[in-house]
Amino acid sequence: MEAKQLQTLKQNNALLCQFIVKLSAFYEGFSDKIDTELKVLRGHLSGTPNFSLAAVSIEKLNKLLQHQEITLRKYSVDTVSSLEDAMKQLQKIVFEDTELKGLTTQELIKLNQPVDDIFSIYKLYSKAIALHRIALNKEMVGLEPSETTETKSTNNESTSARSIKDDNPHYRSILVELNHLIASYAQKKPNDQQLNDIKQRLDEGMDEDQLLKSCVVILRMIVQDAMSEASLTGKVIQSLHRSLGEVSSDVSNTIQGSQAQFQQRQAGNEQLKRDIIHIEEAVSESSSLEALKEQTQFRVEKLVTTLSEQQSNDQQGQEALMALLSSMQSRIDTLQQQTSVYKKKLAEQAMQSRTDPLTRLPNRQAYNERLEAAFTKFKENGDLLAVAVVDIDHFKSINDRFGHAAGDKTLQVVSKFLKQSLSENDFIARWGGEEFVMLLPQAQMADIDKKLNEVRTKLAAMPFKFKQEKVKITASFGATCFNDNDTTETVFERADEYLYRAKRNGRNLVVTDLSTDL
Ligand SMILES: Nc1nc2c(ncn2[C@@H]2O[C@H](COP(=O)(O)OP(=O)(O)OP(=O)(O)O)[C@@H](O)[C@H]2O)c(=O)[nH]1
Repeated sequence: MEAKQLQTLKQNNALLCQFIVKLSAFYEGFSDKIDTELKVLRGHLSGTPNFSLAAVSIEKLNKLLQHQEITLRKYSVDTVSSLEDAMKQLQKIVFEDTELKGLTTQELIKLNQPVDDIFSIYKLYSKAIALHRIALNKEMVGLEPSETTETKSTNNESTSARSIKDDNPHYRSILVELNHLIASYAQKKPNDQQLNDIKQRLDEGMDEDQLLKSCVVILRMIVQDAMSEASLTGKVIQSLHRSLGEVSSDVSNTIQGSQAQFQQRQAGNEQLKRDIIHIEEAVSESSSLEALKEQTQFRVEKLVTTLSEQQSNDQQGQEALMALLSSMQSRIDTLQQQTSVYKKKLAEQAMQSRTDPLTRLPNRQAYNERLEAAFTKFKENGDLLAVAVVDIDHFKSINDRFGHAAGDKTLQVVSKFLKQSLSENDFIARWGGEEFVMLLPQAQMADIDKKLNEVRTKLAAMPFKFKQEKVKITASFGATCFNDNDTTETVFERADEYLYRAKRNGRNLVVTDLSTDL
């Protein structure tokens, strides 16, 4: 070998050794065993290389790297699969955020493709973390208090109250009940400071202790109210009793006065009769004209006296009667005023007991009464009658994302919209929660189907905005007509079954007797 060739070979050897040393330094950190062996190899190749020892070390490294590759492949598969799970979960959480949902879908597609190397896993990892961070920030923004055009939701629930709320279903149902009670009392007592304080704190988010204290306050209020209601009823009844007693004594005085007057009049009449008989006797018995004149003059004077006494008695009696009648009239007027105030109060109470306090729609009791009346008509005359049930889709997520106050506001807006969408003969009530029930008389199912679909589309297009975020609210509908064999229960069950078909088939749907494909 020529010296020049030898020189080139040495240079290439040195270059290769340097490269192997650098490469081994780069891969340092994969595993302790490989690190140690790499160090040994670097030792053999640095300075004056010892190729025989380096060959032994390379052989050992080959085995170690083979094993490492298997571990690494398994690690990659596990990592990709856990990233996939995380992405799927994120997708569920952000299902209403089109932008984020799109990004998570793209990421899922990438995760399903074969992974080239370990560095592409890092990329997938960092993308997944970035998406989670965006979702978390949005959630945090959602927790900050802010005003919206649709609602003035002041929900700045504390994280602790929120987590209790999320974890504990009892907390949720107590919260809903408390909200209902407060809504009904707020109508009665709009300026009650204690009530307004609780309402505000409810909107802001309460922990369990505060919630229980608030329940106690509201219960006390209910008891006080019921007691004062009972005492008012007692007072009204006492006063009615008193007035009736007075009227009754007036009436018996009038009767007694009339009887006395009647007796007096009878006595006066008897006297008059006697006076006339005396005049007749005087006429037949008088011997002279002079005696007759004297006798008749005396009797006529007596007659005049009796008549004028009777006249004055009559007048006195009549005046007494008038006085009694006018006192009775005023007592009856007072009585009428008292009963009409009480009647109004009873009517208000009856109305309230049939009205849902939050939405001001008729409640379930009112629906049942209306249904009974409509069902009787249907049985008697065979009038067309249909029942529809409506349920807001994914309503829980409104509460979860924007707070209970936003959920309440949604219920109020949707209720108002549904009521306005129906004709005068139709009837809508809040069945409970986010569910409504409609009675639709005198309409064919084809028309009902069309009408409900119009309502559904209009609702989906309504602009809801919570905390600067546009939210689409949709509802699912189930509607059915009464058949000859139906009872009120079987019709409701069928409508409810249609509603659940609408839910199962993707929500924002109307399912009726005509929906044979669903
Ligand atoms: N804000 C508020 N929430 C209520 C009221 N009544 C019931 N809710 C809540 O409504 C939610 C109903 O949730 P789900 O029955 O799971 O139904 P959803 O989320 O609408 O889902 P789908 O019906 O399956 O589309 C629950 O979280 C209740 O707490 C209320 O008066 N006000």
